[in-house]
Amino acid sequence: MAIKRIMVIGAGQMGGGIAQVAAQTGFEVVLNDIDRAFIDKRLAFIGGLLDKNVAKGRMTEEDKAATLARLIPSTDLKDAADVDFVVEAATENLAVKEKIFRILDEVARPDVILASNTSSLPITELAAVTGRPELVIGMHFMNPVPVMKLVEVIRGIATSDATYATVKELAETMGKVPVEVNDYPGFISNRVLMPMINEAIYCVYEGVAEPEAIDTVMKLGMNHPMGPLTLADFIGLDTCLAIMEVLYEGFADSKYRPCPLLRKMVKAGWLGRKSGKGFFDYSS
Ligand SMILES: CC(=O)CC(=O)SCCNC(=O)CCNC(=O)[C@H](O)C(C)(C)COP(=O)(O)OP(=O)(O)OC[C@H]1O[C@@H](n2cnc3c(N)ncnc32)[C@H](O)[C@@H]1OP(=O)(O)O
Ligand SMILES: NC(=O)C1=CN([C@@H]2O[C@H](COP(=O)(O)OP(=O)(O)OC[C@H]3O[C@@H](n4cnc5c(N)ncnc54)[C@H](O)[C@@H]3O)[C@@H](O)[C@H]2O)C=CC1
Repeated sequence: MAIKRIMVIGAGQMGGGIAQVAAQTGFEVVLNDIDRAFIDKRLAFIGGLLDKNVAKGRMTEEDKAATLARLIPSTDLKDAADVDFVVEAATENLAVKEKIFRILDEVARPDVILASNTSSLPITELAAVTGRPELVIGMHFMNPVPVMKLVEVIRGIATSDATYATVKELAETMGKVPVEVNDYPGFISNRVLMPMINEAIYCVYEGVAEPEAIDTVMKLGMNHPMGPLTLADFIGLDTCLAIMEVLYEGFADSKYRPCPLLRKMVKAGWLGRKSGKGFFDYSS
């Protein structure tokens, strides 16, 4: 079955990026969130990025208008009845995602693949709440989606070869490079990245150095494009904590314990760039 119409669930930074890239590569995109205001805000942000592409001569005004016209807002998961593929990018919370997958399983056509952009939650568990586990898979884009080439394609225990092949091809059509990964906590990307970020937070917690100094060491010393604390703010501290919890519980190993400072900041609502405050200040 040819994929023409894709539903993206969650119009946050990741869902917005996935929707933008899918629309730019010719797919019709139903962009779903719980509140129309979140979708409108994201569409305005996407419009701004496309304006920049036009100004830089990478895209014509016509292409921009056609891309925006392919983005269809939705606040009802029942709109999944009318799509060929779903990728869920809602908040990193197993209960939230399980609820969405149960509804999607009832509403979407029985042949439709249900993918999740989860950073770390078990694909196998999401698949198990549906009656189509062979059609459930991880499609993990990196942030910011329009810039980053990688997509981790995560096979749950029951994911079929045909589902894997379809998602690999879809990622390539969207201009990305897919990498095949089996379903274990944090997959590859966040199993390797997040303990480094957590360790940088421990360096702040233990007074080893100021956040600026820690980031400077990693940027100038290791050529990372962003220091780990700037990157944590960029990802979202709530998402970083959720990923550390999955690693900690999933491996039952104390080496993955989330730093208490990370917990404290999330409890305070200091979520990084998206809330205006994290390790650095973004209020101005
Ligand atoms: C948590 C997970 O599950 C997995 C993850 O995603 S982990 C996070 C992975 N991502 C990273 O590690 C990102 C590391 N940082 C970087 O690569 C770079 O700092 C960056 C690409 C984000 C910004 O690059 P920069 O050179 O410092 O800044 P800047 O020149 O402003 O931006 C470069 C380009 O990125 C684009 N960009 C930056 N932020 C963007 C955003 N939020 N959305 C879309 N595009 C964005 C800019 O528009 C710019 O595009 P053009 O070249 O077309 O103008
Ligand atoms: N932030 C990052 O760098 C990355 C995040 N991810 C994953 O992508 C997913 C989304 O993350 P972000 O976009 O960063 O979060 P975000 O906080 O920017 O956006 C999440 C969006 O999901 C919406 N949402 C929550 N419950 C919903 C529901 N029941 N139905 C529809 N929409 C719902 C929220 O209203 C919000 O707009 C998470 O699973 C996260 O782990 C994956 C790669 C990178």
